[in-house]
Amino acid sequence: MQLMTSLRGWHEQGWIRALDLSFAEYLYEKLGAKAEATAVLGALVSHQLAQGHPCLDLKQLQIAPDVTLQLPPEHASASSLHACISPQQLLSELGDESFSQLAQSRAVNQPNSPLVLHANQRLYLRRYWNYEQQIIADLGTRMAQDAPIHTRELCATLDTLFGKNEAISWQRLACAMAVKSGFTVITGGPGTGKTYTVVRLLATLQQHRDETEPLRIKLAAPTGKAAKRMEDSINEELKQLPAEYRDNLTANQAVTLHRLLGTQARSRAFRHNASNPLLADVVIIDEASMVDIEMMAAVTAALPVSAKLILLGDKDQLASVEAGAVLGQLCNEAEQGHYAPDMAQWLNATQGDRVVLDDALIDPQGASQWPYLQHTVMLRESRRFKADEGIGKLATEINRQQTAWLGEWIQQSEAMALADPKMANIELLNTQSSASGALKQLVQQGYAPLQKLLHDGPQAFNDVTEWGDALLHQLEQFQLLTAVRLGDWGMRRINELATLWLHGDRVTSDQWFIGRPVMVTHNDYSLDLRNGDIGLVVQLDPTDPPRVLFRGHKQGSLRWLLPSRLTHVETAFAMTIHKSQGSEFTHTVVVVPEYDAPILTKELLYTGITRARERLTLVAANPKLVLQATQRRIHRGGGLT
Ligand SMILES: Nc1ncnc2c1ncn2[C@@H]1O[C@H](COP(=O)(O)OP(=O)(O)OP(=O)(O)O)[C@@H](O)[C@H]1O
Repeated sequence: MQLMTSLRGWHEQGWIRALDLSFAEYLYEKLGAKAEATAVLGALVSHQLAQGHPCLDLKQLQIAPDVTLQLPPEHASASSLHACISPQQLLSELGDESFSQLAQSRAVNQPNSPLVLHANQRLYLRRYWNYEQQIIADLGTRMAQDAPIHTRELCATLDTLFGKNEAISWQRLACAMAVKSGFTVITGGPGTGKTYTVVRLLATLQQHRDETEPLRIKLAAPTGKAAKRMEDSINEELKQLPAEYRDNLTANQAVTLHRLLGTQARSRAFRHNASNPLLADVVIIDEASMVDIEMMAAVTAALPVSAKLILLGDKDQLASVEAGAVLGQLCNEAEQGHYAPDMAQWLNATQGDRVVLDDALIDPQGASQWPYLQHTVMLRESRRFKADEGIGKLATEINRQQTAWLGEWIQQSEAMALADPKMANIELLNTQSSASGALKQLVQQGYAPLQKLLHDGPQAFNDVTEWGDALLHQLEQFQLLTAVRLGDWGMRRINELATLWLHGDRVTSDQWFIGRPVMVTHNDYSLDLRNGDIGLVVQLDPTDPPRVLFRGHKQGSLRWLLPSRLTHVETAFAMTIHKSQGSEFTHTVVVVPEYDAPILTKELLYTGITRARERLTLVAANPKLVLQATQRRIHRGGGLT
């Protein structure tokens, strides 16, 4: 009982969830005292899910238990450190024999057993093992499809759509690859032309289609906001296509993945599944880095084998909050290409043999060791940010974990901006307190245009819709992002301060005051609101009650909901970087806390910084932490590759 007692101590101190402990109690009850170690390892598998890992890596657990389990948690108090045994102590109590006995347990690798042990190394909850197997099997089938292609004709179409460049065009390569394969990943940073490529890909597919009727295209993204952005940018890009290619491509609506698959009341299962597949020829998923393993398994199950699956996303961004860094795993090493020689030869042929893939990108072992990379193209040139200018430079250096230039910028960001106008769109605000005058001024200036629109009211516009549209547009112009939720530099505190600075002490940050931006924190199917949707509390006229303004699902439509109908929202002057994924803001302010924490990683900083469209302010009490965070990477477990 010693191990179970230790586990209960962890739960009492908030180190693990009630769910994790309950699972251990269940296993302990079923298996008996002799299998106590298995019960405890079961709880750790469950705990790992909450950290975003679909399995527990037993080798890593033995090498570095605290790093692997991310315990003690960020905010563990001194008393909880005293009350609990450390992960290292738990490991000693478990002993080596616990690991060797695991495979013999009734709870492991039996038909329908709750746990699955893979290669004596990765321990899964069966459900997550099944998800992973579903994805591996499905992608394997899709990757084996090889559409018959007339390379010369394809080349001619690509010449029209992408031009006859002498330089290598990764966009063109991505398009060629997706025409050939049943599964393609197009990864790239902000503004590298993922949408540009996908629209030309759709045109190419339509052009080379044997059937006469238009392609059935489904566009989807993990959040409502990302779906809206995808829809807008795809429809905008469609207008740029030569007329003869546009004819058969209808304007498309993008939906959330939940909507694509059809949620059902009180069920995890979707309406579309293997026995009721989606009617589609091509399914394109944007912001795929946010898709977790459960959702990816559901998508692959619901997609007919004949349909193409295309994932778009930035592999370097934070992975989904839920378990499983699917895109990150699939595109790991995409920089290096690893194209098998015959794949490289075919890709070259589609370029009219003008440019050849660099030898460094060709790998004789590519097909066997990097199967997913034979279906992946990384777009490398951003049209939005130059890699040596301002936001682009900062994002690139952090993403590559290079600290030399970063260290210099931290020391003298102002001087660098003065000396070189290309660096003027990034600034560092080094302030010792989150309640400082400098941050207050930044927030008041940033939100002044929104305050003015609210003050002017709908009477200053032609109609209420125009006003509502202007408000929601303005809400995207300035945004505070925090690395953490709690503490002086956390999302909660910054929201309290912003409320005080903008609305005085008449209101508190969780009240329904006019001008309060809110983020929906849970999917609400009855209201058709999704986790991550952003609204603004407004009042149409003094006789009308306050309403929360959201964008509607139809292009240009707005919704004006009564606050009482919204049950899960939080104030969104500041949001966490995690929650900001899939969004962009003209001026983004990234707030880094004054203490180090495992959550501060290069992926977090990169994701926060690349939310900025035109201007970025990095607020840091201790800028050296930015260097430390840059050197820390997220390692997500999983067995997809
Ligand atoms: N090859 C190209 N020639 C001309 N313009 C291009 C090309 N590629 C991209 N663009 C333009 O660059 C801009 C950014 O491209 P796009 O929106 O496709 O990038 P993205 O990777 O989808 O960006 P995001 O990070 O927002 O998802 C767009 O205005 C697009 O029209």
